[in-house]
Amino acid sequence: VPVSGTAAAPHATAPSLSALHPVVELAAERLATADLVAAAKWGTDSPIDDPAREQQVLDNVAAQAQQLGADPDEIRVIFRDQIEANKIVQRGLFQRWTDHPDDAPTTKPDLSVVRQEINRVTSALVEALATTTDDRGAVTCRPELLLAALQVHHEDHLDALHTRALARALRSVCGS
Ligand SMILES: O=C(O)C(=O)C[C@]1(C(=O)O)C=C[C@@H](O)C=C1
Repeated sequence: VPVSGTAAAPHATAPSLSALHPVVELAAERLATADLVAAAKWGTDSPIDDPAREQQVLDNVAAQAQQLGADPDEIRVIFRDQIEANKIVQRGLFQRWTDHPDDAPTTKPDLSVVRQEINRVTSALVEALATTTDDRGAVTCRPELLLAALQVHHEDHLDALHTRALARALRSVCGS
């Protein structure tokens, strides 16, 4: 039996991926931006909660969903979860950096640049959600989602904080 994966072809011997793998991968990618957002806000007056920006994100995803023929309300609900999950990571990091100041970031990314990255991942995630509408409505959605989450957890080496946030982010993917 070959040892699974090499640097050149990491997925050569990996099992086939769930249809929902791209959704989970992009949700994890969006959560990875929370580290940058937290670093941008740490030590500034910018609060973790920014209701105006949240409204903008939700309105944008609803409009994009409409264009793609997906249900805007369903996409909105899923993105409320993405935002909550993002805040779980930001709060967790603020707590960590308060408790262990040596772990606090020493460089401060520009929040507006980080938000451009968030917009890019957000848009890709809406597309992935729109193309998996049938999978997300199927009775197999929950086991497929769990499988994909286990794969992404493994591939991305997620820590406890990001794993907890990912579970929060995926809450409504199969409906509520
Ligand atoms: O853009 C920010 O300031 C973020 O913290 C990111 C984000 C999001 O997930 O899109 C999360 C929390 C804020 O309330 C607004 C938006």
